[in-house]
Amino acid sequence: MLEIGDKRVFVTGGASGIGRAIIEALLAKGAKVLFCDVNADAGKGLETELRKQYGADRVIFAQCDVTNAQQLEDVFQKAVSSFGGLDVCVNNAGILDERIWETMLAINTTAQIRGCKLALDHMRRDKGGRGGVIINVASMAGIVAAHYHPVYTASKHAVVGFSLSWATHPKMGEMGVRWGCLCPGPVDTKLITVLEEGQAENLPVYRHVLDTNKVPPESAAQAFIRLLEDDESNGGLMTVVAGREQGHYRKRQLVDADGVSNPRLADIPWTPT
Ligand SMILES: NC(=O)c1ccc[n+]([C@@H]2O[C@H](COP(=O)([O-])OP(=O)(O)OC[C@H]3O[C@@H](n4cnc5c(N)ncnc54)[C@H](O)[C@@H]3O)[C@@H](O)[C@H]2O)c1
Ligand SMILES: CC/C=C\C[C@H](O)/C=C/C=C\C=C\C=C\[C@@H](O)[C@@H](O)C/C=C\CCC(=O)O
Repeated sequence: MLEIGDKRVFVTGGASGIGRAIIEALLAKGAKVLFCDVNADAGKGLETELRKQYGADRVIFAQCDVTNAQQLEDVFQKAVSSFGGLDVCVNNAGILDERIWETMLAINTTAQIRGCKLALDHMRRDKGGRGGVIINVASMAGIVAAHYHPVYTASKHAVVGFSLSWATHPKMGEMGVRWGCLCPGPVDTKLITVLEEGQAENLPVYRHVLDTNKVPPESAAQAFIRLLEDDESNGGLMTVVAGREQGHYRKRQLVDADGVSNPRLADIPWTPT
């Protein structure tokens, strides 16, 4: 099991919702976290609150719009220089608004991939790094079809495909970098509130999904911790839905005889409780 206590973590979109819950769960386990967000007021406020509880040396906020490549690289490097390196990268920032679908792709897909590339370059052992873990906050919409938000679904499928492709790279053992995706169904956060307020034309179908399935962000965070701590998982897709708040692996890993190279990912079917 991976020991979180001494880990140095970078989280995007951490000022609210699932990102915030993940940061709090990481801090409670002893990690150091630099988080970024486009919302400076919320980020600064959270930094102040968390520093009182965990100490100024363990929590740093930096404002960043993840769609700005230079800003994202700058905050990533700030995390590296502040902590002397990074062990875990969590690409979490995301939105759900089909009306601004190009922006949604830029945040949910392009920026998450850019975050992965920065982390991989920093962590890979075959290029002088010390290894690490990259976890992308995708969605159930990265695994299943969801006709009520097709671009969001595409944005999340892309992240899942990218992550699994790297996880199954034949040289992943040499690189020493482990990959995972957190794939929640509906979670009770601002993302859903905004959806309800701003996209009324789609409400009947959303209403059904939201009313039947919502879980609290703390459940998503606990499932995230399970995925992070499970150092035998590479390419893990961890779902979180009502009735399975503790998380459920859709894929984990079958490891070949030599350990990590050429891993085959196994589908783990959903069995209703
Ligand atoms: N809430 C859900 O039902 C749900 C379900 C599955 C997956 N997700 C995913 O979880 C992630 C977090 O979403 P959430 O539900 O916590 O929503 P949220 O709105 O509470 O949090 C998202 C955070 O990302 C930040 N953000 C948005 N655009 C940004 C940008 N350009 N640069 C930097 N930060 C930016 C926001 O300011 C916010 O703090 C997203 O990737 C989302 O797709 C959410
Ligand atoms: C309406 C949009 C709300 C939230 C955004 C979220 O990112 C998108 C989620 C998209 C689809 C969610 C589907 C959820 C389905 C579950 O209620 C359930 O039907 C799935 C059952 C089992 C899956 C669990 C598993 O395979 O591990």
